[in-house]
Amino acid sequence: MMRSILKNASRSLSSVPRRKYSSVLPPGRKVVVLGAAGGIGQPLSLLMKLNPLVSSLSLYDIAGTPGVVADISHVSTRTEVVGYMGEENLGKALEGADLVIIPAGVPRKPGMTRDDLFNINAGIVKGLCTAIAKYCPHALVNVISNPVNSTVPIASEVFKKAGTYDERRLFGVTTLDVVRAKTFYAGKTKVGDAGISGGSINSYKAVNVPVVGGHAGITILPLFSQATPKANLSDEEIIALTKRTQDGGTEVVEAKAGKGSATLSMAYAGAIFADACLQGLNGVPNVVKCSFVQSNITELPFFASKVRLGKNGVEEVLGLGPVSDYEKQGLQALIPELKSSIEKGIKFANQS
Ligand SMILES: NC(=O)C1=CN([C@@H]2O[C@H](COP(=O)(O)OP(=O)(O)OC[C@H]3O[C@@H](n4cnc5c(N)ncnc54)[C@H](O)[C@@H]3O)[C@@H](O)[C@H]2O)C=CC1
Ligand SMILES: O=C([O-])CC(=O)C(=O)O
Repeated sequence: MMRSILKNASRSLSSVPRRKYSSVLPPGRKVVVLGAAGGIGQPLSLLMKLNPLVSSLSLYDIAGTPGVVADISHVSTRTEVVGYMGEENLGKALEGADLVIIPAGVPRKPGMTRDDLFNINAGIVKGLCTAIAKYCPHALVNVISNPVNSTVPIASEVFKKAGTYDERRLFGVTTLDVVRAKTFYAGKTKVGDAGISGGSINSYKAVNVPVVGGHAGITILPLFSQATPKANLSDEEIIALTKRTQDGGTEVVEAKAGKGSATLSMAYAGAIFADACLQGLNGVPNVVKCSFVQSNITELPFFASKVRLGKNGVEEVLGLGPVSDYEKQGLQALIPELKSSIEKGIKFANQS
């Protein structure tokens, strides 16, 4: 019932004669957003509606989906939008998915760490991944829900138990760390387009800063020594930029003063990463993004680093490259915390 009501909201769009365009457009992809009515879910869903690689957008939440679908479905792009609400409709939301994005879960309030979200979000991610294993076991999965350092290992264990795990298809979304590092670096150094006011949706396209490790506090390690275009920064400036990147989430949480965490910049970052995954699926060569994935470039089973994306997800996990002494220290310091967050996730998935 809910499905048909929501489907009506987008019927005018679904009648777009897609066959007419099929010879010029890349293959249509089904993207599912789980937690679509939330602070991240809404703007992220809008951005996916604008993505020409997405032909079908399936929006799922435990509450509030109809309004979001009615609203987004009026945006004049070819993407068909269908909404689903309630656990009993989760399977229908997921069937046939090429890419599932998970921003479902509670956000931080001031004074909390991302790990403080574990008790609630671990169970949410576990439940959603159990459904993914059942209804779309071959989809790429982008995990946004925090603590990413634990929720990605949880997802991997759920998929292993279900017999569907393919390490190439599971990603922790760390793109916001890269977006922040780029913004802060470009702002400080005036490299790239930074000196130009305003700008296009990707003004800092020419600027790149790899961010490795994980997605919480000191586990977020921006490699400013590899930043391009090169700029001369003092040690103190690099330390300050590193700290600001690591504390970027907290900066937003504090500014929102109890009303949640980053949603708009996260939607932007999530849309960039999802687009890269879709480009990879479509066979676009040399799509490289940082992501928290299964990895053997350090002693840890999961680690964020540059990853080459392809038709099956991760095609290659790229090494760290040359790092400065300061970054080496950062790497050593982050290993114990990241290790324990990964182990916590694995233990939770196997216990409960
Ligand atoms: N990876 C990253 O860089 C970032 C991650 N986050 C994380 O993203 C998550 C979501 O943040 P917000 O959107 O601000 O929170 P929010 O509370 O505004 O939205 C969360 C949505 O998830 C839904 N939800 C809860 N349980 C669900 C379930 N079982 N199935 C489907 N939907 C469910 C809620 O109904 C709500 O609409 C948080 O855990 C936050 O910490 C936030 C920013 C950056
Ligand atoms: O800080 C938070 O809780 C949300 C988050 O992960 C980020 O903004 O990087």
